[in-house]
Amino acid sequence: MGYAQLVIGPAGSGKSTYCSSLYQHCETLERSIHIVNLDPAAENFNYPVAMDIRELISLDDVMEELGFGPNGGLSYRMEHLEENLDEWLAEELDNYLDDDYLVFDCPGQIELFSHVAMLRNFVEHLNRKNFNVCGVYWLDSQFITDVTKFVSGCMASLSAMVQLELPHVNILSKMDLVTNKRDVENYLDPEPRFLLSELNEWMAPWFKKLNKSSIEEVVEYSMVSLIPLDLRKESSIQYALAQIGNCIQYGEDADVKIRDFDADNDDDA
Ligand SMILES: Nc1nc2c(ncn2[C@@H]2O[C@H](COP(=O)(O)OP(=O)(O)OP(=O)(O)O)[C@@H](O)[C@H]2O)c(=O)[nH]1
Ligand SMILES: [Mg+2]
Repeated sequence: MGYAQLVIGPAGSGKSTYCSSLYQHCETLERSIHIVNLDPAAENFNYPVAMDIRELISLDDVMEELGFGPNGGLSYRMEHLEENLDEWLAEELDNYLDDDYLVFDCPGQIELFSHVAMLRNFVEHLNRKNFNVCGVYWLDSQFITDVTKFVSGCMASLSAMVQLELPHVNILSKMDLVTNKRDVENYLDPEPRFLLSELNEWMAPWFKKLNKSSIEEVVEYSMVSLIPLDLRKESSIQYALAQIGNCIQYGEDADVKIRDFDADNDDDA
């Protein structure tokens, strides 16, 4: 049985930075982890790249030959990958042992996990190869500044979860940039009634019915549970890793239960 994280979420939310911090964290613990680059447009890596999607075809080629811009080129590239996916992945995965832990650093185009079948097929392939996979969805704390942004972030995450049908964890990234804890505290474990009343306050009165069903939807799928992550703190990385571990039955870290979020306390950085 192998283990895998599929690191997904909007562009710039901190996925690749997390991958390199996670790599360093595991290296310190002498724990084996392999980071895979699934972003054809990526150029610089702060982690050793175990597998690299750019081996198949580069984004430059697609843009040049077919006249796509960067975003269209990426979508085309991912669909093209689908055709070669089984062969490439099967070949690459042969290099890994049964209990290896892989982390897939995905591109930030939202279409990839909302309506392109590629990632879903990718996950099915990993499942067939006996990997337990967790979708790790990234939300940038800098954008979760009010209830409307919180709900829209949750909805995007929900759409990824429904599309991928994977155990799912939401990470609130860049906690080091949060100077006022109160700004995000309201959204870490929020009361549905609090969310609804905030939303009703923000929105015009005729949105009340929609607000209610949006919050119900978000709450029903447990989307409201965000894991705050401060990459400066080993304990924060460890906590996120343990939560993800619980989802994929990776037992080793299950005993780390204390959520480490205290913007004022950097002692254990
Ligand atoms: N302060 C701070 N900055 C961060 C953190 N994580 C990422 N950043 C910055 O945010 C920017 C985007 O980070 P990336 O890790 O490249 O984001 P990404 O999600 O991989 O982006 P795409 O690959 O474009 O989808 C970079 O300038 C990072 O330095 C964090 O935890 N704290
Ligand atoms: Mg990236």
